[in-house]
Amino acid sequence: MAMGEEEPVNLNEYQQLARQALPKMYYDYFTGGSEDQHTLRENTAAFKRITFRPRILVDVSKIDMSTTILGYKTSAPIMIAPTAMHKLAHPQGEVLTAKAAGACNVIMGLSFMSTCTIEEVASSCNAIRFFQLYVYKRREISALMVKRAEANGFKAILLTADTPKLGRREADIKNK
Ligand SMILES: Cc1cc2nc3c(=O)[nH]c(=O)nc-3n(C[C@H](O)[C@H](O)[C@H](O)COP(=O)(O)O)c2cc1C
Repeated sequence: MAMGEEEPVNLNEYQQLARQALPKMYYDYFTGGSEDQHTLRENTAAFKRITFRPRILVDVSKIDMSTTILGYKTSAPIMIAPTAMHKLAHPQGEVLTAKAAGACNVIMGLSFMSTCTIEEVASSCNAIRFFQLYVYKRREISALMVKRAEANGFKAILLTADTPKLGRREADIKNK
């Protein structure tokens, strides 16, 4: 961020900064969905339909949002979803994402399509780490990756089951 610019205060403003900072091709990859992007819009709409009911006149001097996911402690019921190619956004890639997860005490989901290795991420952060895996026709590839993740202290496998075919991402097609 350039000197004199204001700190972003919400996700929309971070997205604006990303649009300014990234080459169009990478920005489109991170923000775009497939086909008519119906599901992408519905994801945002789904969050808008959730309304929090405020509890008033209760003791809020200590607020604890921590919980566990698969038995592992997290400071909030939020985790880093596995997403590919972080080095397109920052030279340190997933290593930096994992450090941020560690700093916030939330769980880091590492994509199979990571631009950092399992070993690099493991050796640079103390976040609880889960590893994302696709279903491979060659099961020995899956077995190898699971063993590698386990040997590097990853605690669970996030199995992605919805990718027998990749989405038709029209922005990526246009950007070649
Ligand atoms: C840019 C981008 C890259 C992604 N890469 C992966 C991936 O490599 N592996 C995977 O299993 N899911 C991947 N996903 C899917 C996310 O993990 C997640 O399931 C999806 O964003 C829906 O969750 P949300 O509604 O919380 O965003 C990716 C999503 C985005 C937006």
